[in-house]
Amino acid sequence: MATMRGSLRQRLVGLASVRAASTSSVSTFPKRVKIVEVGPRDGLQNEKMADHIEVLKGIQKFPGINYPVLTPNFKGFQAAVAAGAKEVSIFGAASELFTRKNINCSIDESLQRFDQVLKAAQAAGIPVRGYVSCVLGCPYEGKISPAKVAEVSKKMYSMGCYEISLGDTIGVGTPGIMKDMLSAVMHEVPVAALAVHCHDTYGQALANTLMALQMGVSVVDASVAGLGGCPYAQGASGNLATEDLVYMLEGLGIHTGVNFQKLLEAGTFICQALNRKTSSKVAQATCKL
Ligand SMILES: CC(C)(COP(=O)([O-])OP(=O)([O-])OC[C@H]1O[C@@H](n2cnc3c(N)ncnc32)[C@H](O)[C@@H]1OP(=O)([O-])[O-])[C@@H](O)C(=O)NCCC(=O)NCCSC(=O)C[C@@](C)(O)CC(=O)[O-]
Repeated sequence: MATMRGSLRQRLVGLASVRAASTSSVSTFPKRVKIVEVGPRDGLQNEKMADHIEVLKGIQKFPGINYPVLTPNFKGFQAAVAAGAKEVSIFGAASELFTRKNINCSIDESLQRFDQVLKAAQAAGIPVRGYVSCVLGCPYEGKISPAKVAEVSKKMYSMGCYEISLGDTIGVGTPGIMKDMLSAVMHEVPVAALAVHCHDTYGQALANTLMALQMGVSVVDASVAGLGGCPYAQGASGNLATEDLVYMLEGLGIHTGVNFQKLLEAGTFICQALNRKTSSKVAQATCKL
């Protein structure tokens, strides 16, 4: 990746702040948005990587940072806890065929497995986040009904997940579909417990996220440099780039607490390490300035 020039980057961030000042008074968006950085997990899961045990033992941990581990079943949960995980995530889907390909069981069976994980996690005081994949479309079933997404989300929330992250796994959704899906889910799960997780395959991730924010969602998953993709969803590209999300949020006057400069540096670092070009439009634009 080309070298980025600091002063120009600052101008770019400054530009977003100026826009923030002019739009905040008319905004109907949440005042604060929590960004869940999925780069180290979703972003790197297609890379040749060590299992979570080696990863958890190998990384330097900082206070106040969560390092959640995906656990598809009780065996995975036990292994994660033994390796020192303080938070785990279960991952279901609103599509039968995707569930079968991804975790080799039906939706009903997956929910039974998750229930076992939730019970053990509650007993151990470990918070559990729930992912629901294919909420706006499935690589195997095509359209997914909002009612199905609402049903699966409700079950996972009722089991005790503190938050449900709704994944457009293959990035096929558009804002209208996002609106219909969220309207259905918000009847069953409080909006404060919902997050969105958009992949950018069709270039709709930022637009879909904006729709979710307008509907009151205030937790958004994103991946630095737009890395990511699901190995069981052919053609799925990376996640919404964190740089693009932060730039948009700052422009809307929404507080994130993210240091934009350091975020750009993290994107540069990982792209160099992977020998990859960033998928973040903001990072690309900053490099050219
Ligand atoms: C769920 C399984 C394990 C079922 O796999 P399975 O083959 O049905 O498992 P099984 O219960 O029949 O057991 C087969 C063997 O696997 C072992 N096993 C069983 N469980 C585990 C475990 N947890 N860890 C390690 N080993 C395990 C088990 O002990 C046994 O070993 P053996 O006796 O033959 O030596 C498999 O299908 C699997 O690993 N799936 C995960 C796939 C995956 O990682 N997908 C990508 C995640 S990202 C995602 O889903 C989307 C998301 C979250 O990013 C959001 C979005 O974008 O939408």
